[in-house]
Amino acid sequence: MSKRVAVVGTGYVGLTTALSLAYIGHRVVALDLDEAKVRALKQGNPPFFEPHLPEMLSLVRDRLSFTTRYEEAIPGAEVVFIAVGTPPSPEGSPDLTQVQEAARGIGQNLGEGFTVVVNKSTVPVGSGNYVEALVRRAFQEAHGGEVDGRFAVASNPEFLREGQALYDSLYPDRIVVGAEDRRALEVLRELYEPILEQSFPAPAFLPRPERMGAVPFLTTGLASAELIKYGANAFLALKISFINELSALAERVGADIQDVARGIGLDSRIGPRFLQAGLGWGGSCFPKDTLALLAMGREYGLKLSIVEAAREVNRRQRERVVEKLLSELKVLKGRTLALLGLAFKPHTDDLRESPALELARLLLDRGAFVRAHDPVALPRARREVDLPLEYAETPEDLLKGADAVVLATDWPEYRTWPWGELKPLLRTPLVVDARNHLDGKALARLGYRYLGMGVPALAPAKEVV
Ligand SMILES: NC(=O)C1=CN([C@@H]2O[C@H](COP(=O)(O)OP(=O)(O)OC[C@H]3O[C@@H](n4cnc5c(N)ncnc54)[C@H](O)[C@@H]3O)[C@@H](O)[C@H]2O)C=CC1
Ligand SMILES: O=C(O)[C@H]1O[C@H](OP(=O)(O)OP(=O)(O)OC[C@H]2O[C@@H](n3ccc(=O)[nH]c3=O)[C@H](O)[C@@H]2O)[C@H](O)[C@@H](O)[C@@H]1O
Repeated sequence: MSKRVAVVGTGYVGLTTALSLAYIGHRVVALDLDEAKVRALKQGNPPFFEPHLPEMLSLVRDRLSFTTRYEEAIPGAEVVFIAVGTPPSPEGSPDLTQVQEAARGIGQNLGEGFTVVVNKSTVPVGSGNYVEALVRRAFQEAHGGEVDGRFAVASNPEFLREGQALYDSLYPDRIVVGAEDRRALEVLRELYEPILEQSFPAPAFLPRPERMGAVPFLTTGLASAELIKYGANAFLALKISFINELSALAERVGADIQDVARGIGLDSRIGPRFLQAGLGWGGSCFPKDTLALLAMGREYGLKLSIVEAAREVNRRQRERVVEKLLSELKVLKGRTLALLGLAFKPHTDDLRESPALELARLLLDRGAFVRAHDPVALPRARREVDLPLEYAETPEDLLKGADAVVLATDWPEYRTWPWGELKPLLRTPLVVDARNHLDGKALARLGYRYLGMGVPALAPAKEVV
């Protein structure tokens, strides 16, 4: 049954949610205070790079509209999603200013019918209650009367990955909804029904994964849903940190961490995913959410040691790359280093807390010149990054005269660069592959010295097999 939905915030999460819900048949109004963003979206232009957004925008044109005004989006909506940003504050807990503003805008404009206000932003435990109070107060200030029974708050954490946002939204592993109000749970179950049952026709550009069954719908109390989000992100982050810590040992003992990860991951209790050793994790969520979890622990007098350790190992990964370069080149001052990738992961132009940028900063601090390439993030880097980087649009411009190549983001296209033809451009044919992404043996056969993370270093040699 088609519902009227409003989504507050049109960033990665808000826009993806709005598009997916419109795609499965709901009528959606997406609201953002950023006028330029809304103007672009109205013309079918997404404000950031994410696969398939333009196609999806044009598919759902009839069911999705955009506005900058709460009074246009909220009164008619049965379900209102809050999907605004929750950036870290200096003390580590998320800054909830955007959530407060959204809750106020919603409260002031609540419609006549029953509205479910859904927290999709990642917010600390207790935020559901907080949003409830803010909506209630805003309603009373604006209208005077009692608001009881007019709305209920639910928590519906989002698990999408950037670079695969629409895919994850249409084909999720699970949908989690926390609420204390039974009606709210029922409304959200109905809203998500086509996704839970996978009863919608898959878009041609995003085929349904093979063996996709019904999607589990987990209903919990508010606090549990809020903690599930932080628990999931922290667990994924510490899984990566664990393999990264082991990769340092693998290097010392002469093991290959890729084989080790494969051997560990084949245990179905562990699983193979998120065991890719490398430069460590970044992005707008793992760093922020692990920090928030630590802050939450502190608030309740608990030290979350594993989460702390995961962050420390992650920080060390960037330094390990600098140490590798130092041990090969001896001096970094004045060297030109060619950095492959700037985004925090492939298939996105998101630069927030990018490991590539953190590495670049360490190298610049050592007096190196850093010249960077990224298949999609260069325009955004030119606007947003305030580091003295040089930017290169082509492989040739990137590598000319460089003392080493450092791969920081595992974009698939880097594997297919003509490394043989490019080699003469380099001053030193040295590759430090901080994501274990390139074919090291092929590079060594081409005459490169190859270093990865937790894998044996390869000398240039024709006979490498
Ligand atoms: N980016 C991701 O992959 C994921 C993010 N999350 C969480 O979802 C939330 C949103 O994240 P992103 O989409 O990345 O954020 P974002 O920063 O890309 O987007 C937030 C949007 O909200 C708008 N906004 C701010 N205040 C507003 C207001 N009062 N009214 C209307 N619009 C307003 C901003 O203009 C911006 O367009 C965060 O809590 C984040 O932790 C959760 C899962 C995945
Ligand atoms: O809360 C969020 O925002 C999201 O955070 C992550 O998604 P995302 O940050 O988009 O990207 P991931 O694919 O998880 O990668 C995060 C970082 O870990 C790194 N990574 C990932 C996997 C791996 O094996 N090794 C590794 O170093 C990536 O390069 C990247 O820097 C989670 O995977 C999502 O489920 C969650 O919704």
